[in-house]
Amino acid sequence: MATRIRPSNKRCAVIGGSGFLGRHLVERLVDRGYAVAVFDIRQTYELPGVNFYQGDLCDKHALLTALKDVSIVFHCASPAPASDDRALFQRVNIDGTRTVIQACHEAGVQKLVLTSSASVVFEGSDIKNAKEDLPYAKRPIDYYTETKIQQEKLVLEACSKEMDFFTIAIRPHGIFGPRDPQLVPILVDAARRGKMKFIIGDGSNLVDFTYVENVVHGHILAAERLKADSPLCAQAYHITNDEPVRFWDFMSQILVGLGYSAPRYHLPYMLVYGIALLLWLIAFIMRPLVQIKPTFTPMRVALAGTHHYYSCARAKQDMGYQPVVPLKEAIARTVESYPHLRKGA
Ligand SMILES: NC(=O)C1=CN([C@@H]2O[C@H](COP(=O)(O)OP(=O)(O)OC[C@H]3O[C@@H](n4cnc5c(N)ncnc54)[C@H](O)[C@@H]3O)[C@@H](O)[C@H]2O)C=CC1
Ligand SMILES: CC(C)=CCC[C@@H](C)[C@H]1CC[C@H]2C3=C(CC[C@]12C)[C@@]1(C)CCC(=O)C[C@@H]1CC3
Repeated sequence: MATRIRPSNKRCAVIGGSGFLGRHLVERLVDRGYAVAVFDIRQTYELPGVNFYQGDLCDKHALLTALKDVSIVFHCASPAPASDDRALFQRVNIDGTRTVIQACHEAGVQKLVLTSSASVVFEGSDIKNAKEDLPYAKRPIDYYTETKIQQEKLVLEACSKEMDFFTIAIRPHGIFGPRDPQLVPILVDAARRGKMKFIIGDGSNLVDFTYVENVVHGHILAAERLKADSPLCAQAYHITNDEPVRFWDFMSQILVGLGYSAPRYHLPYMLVYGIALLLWLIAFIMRPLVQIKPTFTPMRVALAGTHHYYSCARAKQDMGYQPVVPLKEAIARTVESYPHLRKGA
């Protein structure tokens, strides 16, 4: 019988490695001595020790070129959550993830680490210190969440001892840090347009914001501890900063750090949610004629006005996870990294 030659376990691929999280992950993997292949539809940087493969993850042949001799695949590609292109989410997050799994099998990959999201259980109402056994959202709040649920199921169901193929899903929440194109830029844009004067609700809602290096640490621990018969196989893990913070305190700290005023005036949650719903409806009806992108979407209002924080006890127990950068330090580093977004810059 021919012996199957296993790829070196220091060779990995990061699908979505040109993105915010992906690039931080790639940098850390290189520091730890991994040879890294980045697979992405775009190339945003160059780094010694990293090979770039530009392509769509729905294209198995393109993927197979990048997965040659790779033993670990990190899958952190996704369309932007704010998109409302249902077909794109279906194609990339569901059909594309099936293609990734198929390519892993054909290339002899041993481990697949999926970046899922804690939002897979979020339906727009309060979530307090939830464990991973909370059921998936029955009425997902948008196409992004709907397809992240299907994606996570596909990856966890693909775990197979017989095939020597092990899978795990990491569920981060509210990732922030240097180079994030979403959180800080959206916040500053809202502040510059005078829209950050108001607090939605009483301002006491607790939320997890997770520093990108902690999310990276969770991914690498997962990959290194995942093996046959380990409790990690086919499981999902919340990875957070383990320091839930008031949503509006967090926003205020970022804003004040960048020289803007903190929001002060309170608006009732149901009123703002109702307005957001109405705006969304108008935008939907007008879509054939004009593209309107409201700042206040129902999803954003729900995220800004409810509790949503998660227990990471399972990750601590099964993989020895502890956040490596505390929240205060993480906020300081983030603020420092956006000099061009400071007031007056
Ligand atoms: N940013 C956050 O707060 C959170 C993010 N996540 C998940 O983390 C992952 C990474 O998110 P970010 O780094 O924030 O997003 P990002 O948008 O910065 O990175 C995603 C990358 O995927 C690539 N990509 C998209 N479609 C592709 C395709 N068809 N083929 C190949 N590459 C493709 C993009 O070009 C991009 O570089 C995503 O899976 C997201 O769902 C989960 C929870 C929170
Ligand atoms: C914890 C978690 C999942 C965070 C996600 C981050 C974004 C969804 C937020 C980043 C900036 C936020 C923001 C708002 C909602 C949530 C964000 C988009 C508002 C639109 C909420 C209503 C306002 O008053 C303006 C805010 C601008 C910033």
